[in-house]
Amino acid sequence: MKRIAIFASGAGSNAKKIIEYFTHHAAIQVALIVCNKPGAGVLSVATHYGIPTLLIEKEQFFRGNAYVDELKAAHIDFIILAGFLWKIPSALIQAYPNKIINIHPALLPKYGGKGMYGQFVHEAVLAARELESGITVHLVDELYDHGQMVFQAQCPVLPGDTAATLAQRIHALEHKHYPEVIEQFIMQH
Ligand SMILES: Nc1nc2c(c(=O)[nH]1)N[C@@H](CN(C=O)c1ccc(C(=O)N[C@@H](CCC(=O)O)C(=O)O)cc1)CN2
Ligand SMILES: NCC(=O)N[C@@H]1O[C@H](COP(=O)([O-])[O-])[C@@H](O)[C@H]1O
Repeated sequence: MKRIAIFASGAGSNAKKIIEYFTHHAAIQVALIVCNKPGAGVLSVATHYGIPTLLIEKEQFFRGNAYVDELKAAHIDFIILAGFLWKIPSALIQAYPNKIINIHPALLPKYGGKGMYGQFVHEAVLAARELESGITVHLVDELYDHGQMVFQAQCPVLPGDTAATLAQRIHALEHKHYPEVIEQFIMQH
């Protein structure tokens, strides 16, 4: 059984879909939810589904062991980022080589990097008058949104779209594809 930890900072709609997808899965289980924001919605999602949680803090994450010991003690095999807003430090990347993936709410390499998260991404896409947007799943390396791409899916940007309406369309793409992309990625690694 492959054990995954989901790292999230926000509402946890992707975490919810991933948990539901792997409930009763024969080979993969969501074993831990890691969060850096006390009170984040993803913590309630974890409680609802009976998934253990780990609330992390800056000092240990960036200047300590990056919680590698705790993740290894939980026998975590893969790390899935789903709206996690801190940069993954080298110590964690080295402990989980090619085992950490992230979903970004745009078509990388455009609209990525520091400051590019949540609504900021959709606002930049709209400001650039793009006719399409989408999602990118990629391996996590030491830089933001720079790792090898694993999957992309597109959606239209419609006349009159706001950041909120575009976000809704992007979320629908994420919820549809991310669980299946995670499954394929894990089964191939
Ligand atoms: N080493 C890596 N860590 C992370 C990556 C990555 O590709 N490599 N992806 C991000 C997720 N992400 C985009 O997909 C992303 C998240 C957050 C930021 C950002 O600018 N964060 C702010 C802090 C925000 C906060 O603390 O509330 C910042 O760094 O100043 C950019 C991109 C997850 N980690
Ligand atoms: N650059 C990182 C980033 O912007 N990630 C985005 O945060 C949202 C989390 O939503 P959720 O908490 O409802 O899953 C998702 O749209 C995800 O793509």
